[in-house]
Amino acid sequence: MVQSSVLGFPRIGAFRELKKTTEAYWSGKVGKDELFKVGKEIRENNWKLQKAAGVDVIASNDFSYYDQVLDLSLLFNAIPERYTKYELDPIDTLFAMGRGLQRKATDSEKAVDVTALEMVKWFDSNYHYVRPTFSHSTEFKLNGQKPVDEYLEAKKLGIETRPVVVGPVSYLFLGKADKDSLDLEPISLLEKILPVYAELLAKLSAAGATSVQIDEPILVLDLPEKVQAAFKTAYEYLANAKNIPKLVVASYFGDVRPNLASIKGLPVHCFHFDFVRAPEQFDEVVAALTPEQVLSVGIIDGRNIWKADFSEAVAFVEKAIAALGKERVIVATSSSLLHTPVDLTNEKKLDSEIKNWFSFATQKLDEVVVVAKAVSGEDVKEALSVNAAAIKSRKESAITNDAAVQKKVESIDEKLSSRAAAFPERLAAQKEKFNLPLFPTTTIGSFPQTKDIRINRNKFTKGEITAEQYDTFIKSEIEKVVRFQEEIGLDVLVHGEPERNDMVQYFGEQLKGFAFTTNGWVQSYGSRYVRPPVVVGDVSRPHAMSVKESVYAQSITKKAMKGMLTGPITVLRWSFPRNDVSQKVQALQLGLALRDEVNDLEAAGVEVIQVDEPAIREGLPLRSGQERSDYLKYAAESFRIATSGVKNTTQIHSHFCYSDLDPNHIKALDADVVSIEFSKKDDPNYIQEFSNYPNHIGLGLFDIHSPRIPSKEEFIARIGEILKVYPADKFWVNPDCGLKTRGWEEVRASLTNMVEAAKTYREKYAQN
Ligand code: MET
Ligand SMILES: [Zn+2]
Repeated sequence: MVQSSVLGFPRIGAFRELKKTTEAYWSGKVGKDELFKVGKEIRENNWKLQKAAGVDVIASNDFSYYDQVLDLSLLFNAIPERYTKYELDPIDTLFAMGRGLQRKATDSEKAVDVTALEMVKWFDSNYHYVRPTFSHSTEFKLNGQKPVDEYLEAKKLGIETRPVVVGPVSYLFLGKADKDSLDLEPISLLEKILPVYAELLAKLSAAGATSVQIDEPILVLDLPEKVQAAFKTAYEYLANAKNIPKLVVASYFGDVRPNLASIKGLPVHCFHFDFVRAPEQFDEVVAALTPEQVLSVGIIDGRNIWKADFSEAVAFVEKAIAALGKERVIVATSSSLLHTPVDLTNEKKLDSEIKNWFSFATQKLDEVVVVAKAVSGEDVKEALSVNAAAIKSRKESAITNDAAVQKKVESIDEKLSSRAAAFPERLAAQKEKFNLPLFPTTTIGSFPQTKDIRINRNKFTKGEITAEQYDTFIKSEIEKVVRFQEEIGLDVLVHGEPERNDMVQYFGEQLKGFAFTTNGWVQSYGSRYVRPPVVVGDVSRPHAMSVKESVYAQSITKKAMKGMLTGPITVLRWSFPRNDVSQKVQALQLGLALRDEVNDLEAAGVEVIQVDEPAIREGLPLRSGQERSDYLKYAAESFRIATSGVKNTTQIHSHFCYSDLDPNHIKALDADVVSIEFSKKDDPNYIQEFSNYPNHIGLGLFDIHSPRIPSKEEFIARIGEILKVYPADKFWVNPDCGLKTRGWEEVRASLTNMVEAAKTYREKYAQN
């Protein structure tokens, strides 16, 4: 019998139970007992669910109250001194590292004030992990035994599990040196950390675990030589350690071939690779296995919500069996199912035709099991034929196929993606038209999404107020925002985006080709979950999406008003994309749909238009090479398709955030003005890189994630710093990102100081 295996299951609960309890714990409404009780319930439910589905290899230690990488930092005692000094309970230390902690002193507790560790994207997913942060004083040791406890917890239920931990090479490589130890190279800590891994593995073995899944996802990245060499050191050490379980080294989200030489022949029992993402690596990885090694074939997609095509999956696994024999093959999910929503059966509003194409984490359990049974020769005819019908229905559906859109994509040519004139000529035309001062001030789009706004939106969705009433409300919000901006003297205004629930969902809901879930939550970080829309078919724009609000906003002011749209790559990246059509084609379709919107805005008199692309960096393929350059090309092309149909006098803006942006990646977008998140970037070399950027840039001047209000003097100092390397005549003044999560008080104070600082520089430069 070929075994089935699941690399990890979502830990948020089917109805976001973990979020509710964790946030209640943070606000002091429930205690640790309640938090731990809910955590335990979720873990037990997940194991029982998998057991009932017939999964053979079930993961434990895939649960986390915040982040699995952060759990390891706590477990291995990689805790910077600024957190240990408060002597908090382990769970509170964990949360303090994950999200910072500010607490006044009470009779029983000391005051605490500590910021969070850095949080970064987990490979190319929208999950964020907390970066391990090491210093010369880091002393690894086992600090608790979470993986052992959770293994035993499952065992008590009669469920045998395979504990999972991030492996030593990935754990170190994904970390960084702390401020006080900048010369420290994390990978140099390998020898120090290996004994602690060995100790943990021995404990797991003593508890009864026969095998352990060690994740080494960095195998899909471009790795420095030192890091490549670390695999041999690490796994030979662990294999020689006493009393350790069998090791299953797992990698996912890409192709491991460029690093294959570093893992070939390692003394481990099994390798897991992702054949959904990179089926082309099959022959080479099979050839690299030793005669005893087992291959875990990741064939059920852990990153998307589409039903697997059983006939294809079965054929693929059979190929592996033909090469290795049944005993050496495991059928598995491509990665942990953490990146998929929990259970499709909770979707009550989804169109039944579309619902029949989807598979969430719970459904994927059955998929792994069916494929394993099919290749073992068990009778699963019924399941295979039901699946074949669903796959066929999707392929042939009128929802997925729109001949007119497909034809439009085919006829895209150079002309459709270039502006009428080059930037210098446009700049001259726009100067004359808008007559903006030096250091023009603007914001990124959203203003505070107040409780009042959410209440009214809810009432409207529920039908408690009419469309007309809601419209009047939105107009009054827009007017408030416009008057405010005029009052404090901003130059290019925005309407504030009060009508938008979310910058992707709002457009997705109006475009043809999208579907929405009501409960399809996926963890993004900590207690923040997102509910990505799904691209189900060819995308087009049946009607204008943002024109009404922007036109109204422009009609009540003489100043320039920015129309505000979300760009093709961002809509695509923050949705579940189709897997039957390339992402390039989906991006181009979105570009075409947005082009209609941009042109309509211009025709209606909105002559500054911003198309946001904050996700452009995260979409970048993990490795350099052809795939990356292709991506950058179509990302730019789809943006230009959206924005190049306008007159030279119309000013196109774009915006980027949440990333270390490389200016070279955005040149080809040819936007007239871009604004980027920048307030935490201190490296003068990095600023310098932007001064070579040909068009105009607003380098974000304050952090919108923090309630802190920078003073006018701070703004002046920061602008002065940047002006040392960045030319004044290209300099726009703006915050890092939209202001929707902030309160009005802070927004008023921060923006006022920002505008005053810009005026100071204007006067200074006028005198010169
Ligand atoms: C994550 S980027 C956000 C851009 C959007 N226009 C806003 O201001 O909220
Ligand atoms: Zn932003």
